[in-house]
Amino acid sequence: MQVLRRALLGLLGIQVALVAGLTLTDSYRRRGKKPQPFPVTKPQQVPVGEGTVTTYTYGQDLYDDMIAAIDAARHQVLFETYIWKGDEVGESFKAALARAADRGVEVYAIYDAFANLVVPPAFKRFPPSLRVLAYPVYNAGLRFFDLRRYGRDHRKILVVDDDTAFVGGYNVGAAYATEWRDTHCRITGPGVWDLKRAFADFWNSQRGRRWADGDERPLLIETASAWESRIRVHRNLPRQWSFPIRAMYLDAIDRARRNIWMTHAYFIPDENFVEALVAAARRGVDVRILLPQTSNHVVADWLSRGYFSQLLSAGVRIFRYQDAMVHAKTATVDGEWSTIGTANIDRLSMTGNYEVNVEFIDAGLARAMEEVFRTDESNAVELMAGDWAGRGFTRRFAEVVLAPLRPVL
Ligand SMILES: O=P(O)(O)OC[C@H](O)CO
Repeated sequence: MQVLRRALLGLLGIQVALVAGLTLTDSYRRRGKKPQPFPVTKPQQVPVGEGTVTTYTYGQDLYDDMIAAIDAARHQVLFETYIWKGDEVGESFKAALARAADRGVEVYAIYDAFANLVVPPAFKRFPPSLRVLAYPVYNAGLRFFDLRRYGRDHRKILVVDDDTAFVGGYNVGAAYATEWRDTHCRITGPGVWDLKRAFADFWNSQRGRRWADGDERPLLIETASAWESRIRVHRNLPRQWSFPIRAMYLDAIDRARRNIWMTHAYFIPDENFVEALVAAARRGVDVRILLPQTSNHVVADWLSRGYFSQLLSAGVRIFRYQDAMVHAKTATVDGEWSTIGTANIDRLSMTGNYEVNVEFIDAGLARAMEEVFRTDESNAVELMAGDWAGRGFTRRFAEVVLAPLRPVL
C-alpha cells in the first residue's frame, strides 16, 4: 500500500513539474512573436429551410455584423459570452448594447465570471439600462460534491429580435478579431427561436440571483420552439446532467460513409469518441482532424498528442494549423451534416460545461463548411504516421506521464 502511495505521489510530482516546465517554456517561446496572417473564407450565406445560415471565419467580419445587428435591434437583444475582454472590442460591444438600451430595446447580457476574473472590475460595471448576469464563479453553495453545479457558462450566443442569431466559437476580444482563426454562424429564420429559448432558459434558471431592481419576471416564457428539420440546437446542461452534444457527434460519426472533417481547438476525446473515429477510418471513411500546431494551452496540446499514434495507425489524417491559433469547434460529414458550436472535444465541454452546438442537415451548408475546411488545410501541415513514429523518447515520456490528466480537461 505504501509503495503504491509513493508511486502515485511520485507520478503526481512528475506531472506537476512537467506542466510547470511546459508552461514556462511555452511562454518563453511566445515572447515577441508577432501574429501571422492566415487565409480566410469570406462570410458565405446559404439558404437553409425557410431561413439562411452565414458562416464566419474571421473575427472582424463577425464582430462588424454582430454590432450592426445590435444597432438595428428594435425590441430585444440577448447576448451571452464566455470571455468578454475589457479591450477595444469588448468596449465596442458594451457601447452597442448600451446604445440599444438607450433607444428602448430590452437588453440582456450574460458572461462567465470565472472566465473574466482577469478583466478589470471597471469594465464589468454596466449602465443600469442593461440587465446583466455575471454567472458566478462558485455555484454549489454547501453542495460541495454535486458535480452538476460546477459547469462553466461556455456559450457564445447573440440573438437580436426574432430574426437573427449568432452562435459559434468566438469569444469577445481584440485578439480574436484578427489573430485567431475561429468559426461562427449567423442564423435567420425559424432556427433563431431555439437559440432564443436556449438563452432564456439559462437566464430563467438563474432567477433570484440577478436583478438589482427585484424584477422577477421570467424571460420569454412565451417563446416558441421551431420544428425546422434541418437545424437542431443542442444544449449541454450540467445542472440537468444532460449532454446531448457528445451524443450528436457520436451519432454523426457512426453514420458517416464518405468523410468526417473536424476542426477543433482542443482535442482531448474520451475513449468512446476515439473508438468511433477509429472505426469510421477503418471502414474507409475519410477522417480528417484539423488542430492548431500550437494552441494557447500547451498542456492541452500535449494531452492531444497522446492520441495521435492510435488515430494515425487507424488511418485518421491529422492536419496541424500553422502560425495562428485555430479556435473553431466544427465538423462536417458526408456533404450533408455539419455542426458549428461552442463545445470543444474535451471532458470540460462534453460532460462539464454549459454549451450550445447547432446541428445542420443541409447539403448547401456542408459545401460551405467543406470549403472552409479546405482553406484551413491550405495553412496546415499534415502529420505523417512515419514522422510521428520517429519522435524522441522525451516526447513519448511526456505523453505517457500526462495521460492520466485527460479526464480532468
Ligand atoms: O474555452 P474556449 O474554447 O472558448 O477558449 C478560450 C481560450 O482558451 C481562453 O484561454
